[in-house]
Amino acid sequence: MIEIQDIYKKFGDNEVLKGISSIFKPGVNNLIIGGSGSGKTTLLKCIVGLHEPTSGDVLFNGENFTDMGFEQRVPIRTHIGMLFQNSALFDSMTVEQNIMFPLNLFTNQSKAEKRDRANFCLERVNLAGKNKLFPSELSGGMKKRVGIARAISMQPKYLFVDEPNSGLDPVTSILIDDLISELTVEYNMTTVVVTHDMNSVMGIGDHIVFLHQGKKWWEGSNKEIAHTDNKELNEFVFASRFMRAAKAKL
Ligand SMILES: Nc1ncnc2c1ncn2[C@@H]1O[C@H](COP(=O)(O)OP(=O)(O)OP(=O)(O)O)[C@@H](O)[C@H]1O
Repeated sequence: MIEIQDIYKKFGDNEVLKGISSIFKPGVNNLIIGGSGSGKTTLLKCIVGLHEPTSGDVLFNGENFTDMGFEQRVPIRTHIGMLFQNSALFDSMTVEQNIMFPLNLFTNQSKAEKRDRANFCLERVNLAGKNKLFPSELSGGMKKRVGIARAISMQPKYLFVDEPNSGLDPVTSILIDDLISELTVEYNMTTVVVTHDMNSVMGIGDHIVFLHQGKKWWEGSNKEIAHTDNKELNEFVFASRFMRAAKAKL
């Protein structure tokens, strides 16, 4: 479980996050949504420690991550899997080498153990046998799946994903959402996903935090979203004619 308490983040005079609190539970899909520039990625980076919040606390299973120094954070970091935009694969490494990268860095496993784990993760994302390919030989959806395989290679307790559907067709997007959702349940991970994708919101949004002007404007589930009278949330989620028509039928 991750608890964020009253997170503020300023860049110079620009106060991007203005007192955000929430609880992200394990085994469910936690989504952060909001318009462009509302602070979603900044919040995700504050949670994982890529940005330091100006004030406020982030607790990983009750441990105050924000108060910790670099060394103290290492044990928690080894339980974090991340999939950021563009999959961030190393172009000069094969698929297998990419997946083994965190294992080389953080474990003392033998080469055979690491290869077994890479094979297991590749099978889990339906890419068995693609070990020797390079990222340049993969489609966008395959790169995301390799990114997910790498993110789960260390059996993380926490998974952070920024825009998993960017650049993907609608069918592949749903496959990626389903994969994230299945793995979240299977490993009982605390998963936090930043997304603009309304299919994801409606499809897997067990717990949704909607940011607006740097504040938590609304929080609830995909079932509740259809019936909310929150004006800004409605304008955001039901911006398209298709989504408005779909809502009318609910
Ligand atoms: N490293 C940084 N230095 C200065 N300003 C930043 C930095 N990172 C983000 N910002 C500012 O913070 C604000 C929120 O950016 P952020 O990327 O968190 O928004 P977002 O909701 O993820 O947007 P998008 O949906 O477009 O990706 C923007 O005004 C941005 O310019």
